[in-house]
Amino acid sequence: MNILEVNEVSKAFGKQVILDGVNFHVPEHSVFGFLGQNGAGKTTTMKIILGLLQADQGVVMVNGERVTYGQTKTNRYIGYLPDVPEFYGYMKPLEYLALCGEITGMKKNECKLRTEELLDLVGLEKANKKIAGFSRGMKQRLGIAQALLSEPKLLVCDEPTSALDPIGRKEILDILYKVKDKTTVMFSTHILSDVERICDNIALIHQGKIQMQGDLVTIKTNHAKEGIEIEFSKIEDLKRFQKEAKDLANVFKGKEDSPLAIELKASNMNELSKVSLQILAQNDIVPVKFMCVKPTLEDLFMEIVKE
Ligand SMILES: Nc1ncnc2c1ncn2[C@@H]1O[C@H](COP(=O)(O)OP(=O)(O)OP(=O)(O)O)[C@@H](O)[C@H]1O
Repeated sequence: MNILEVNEVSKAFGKQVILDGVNFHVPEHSVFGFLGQNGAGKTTTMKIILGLLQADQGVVMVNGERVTYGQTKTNRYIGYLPDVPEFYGYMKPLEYLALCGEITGMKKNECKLRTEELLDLVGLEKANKKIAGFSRGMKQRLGIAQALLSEPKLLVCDEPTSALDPIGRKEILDILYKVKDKTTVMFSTHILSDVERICDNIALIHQGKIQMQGDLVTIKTNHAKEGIEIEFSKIEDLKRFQKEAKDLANVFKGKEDSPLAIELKASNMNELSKVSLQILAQNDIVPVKFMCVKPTLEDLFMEIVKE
């Protein structure tokens, strides 16, 4: 079942069309990566899902119920972590979560148990100090705990890792991956390696439309071309190979970080490898490296956004 369905949603601010018939769905108990460049419309989409912004057109369903702008009924299924979560800095995490529980009408005992369990989950069980002194990563982790307090069916996180260093990012990604047994996670990002690390499913928004969506493995298999990286020992070898192989591959680029290496891409990998090896042998070229390269999400993303 899909916990979230976004159907033909459009939104313009004045004359600027941000979402133009956006369609995607999020299967239950998955980690869903919502990808797009800065300004692509990720936050706008999330606000529409939360009923905080009115779409010009389209329908959003959360757990089978239609989202209505200005009403919070469907938000009982959602926990939300905004891009910059705000807290009362003078409180300690336990106090803060207890307050959140009280506001949402949780019973004291239930709230205490749940709070302790969640602080443990996000690794803040020993952080018995005021939130004002927390690092950004700790604040994000507390934000996740807060969003999970009411045991939502869907956890929506807006760029949860963007402002963090690699360690902070890994901690957040580990938590998001861990909670998918109990909830479904949707997070927006433009950091593709984060998506490759934990997402089962993705949607990529670009120029107001979803340009690709589905499960990550299938997307990579269907869309991206594999390739070969060859590194030469001298520039003459590289030039001779390039001359001989110019009709062989349909993408053929130098590598920025190593000037004696090139990457070849073609849809038929077997043919590409065979002919490349033949050219090397016939020209007496012994490469330093000959390696098959698997497509990354970044390759795919770049192919789509450069169009
Ligand atoms: N209330 C608003 N009024 C006018 N324009 C807006 C409003 N909210 C967002 N926009 C514009 O809509 C576009 C999409 O913004 P949005 O915040 O949804 O992008 P995003 O994908 O979340 O980007 P980022 O990664 O930078 O957060 C941007 O050009 C932004 O300036």
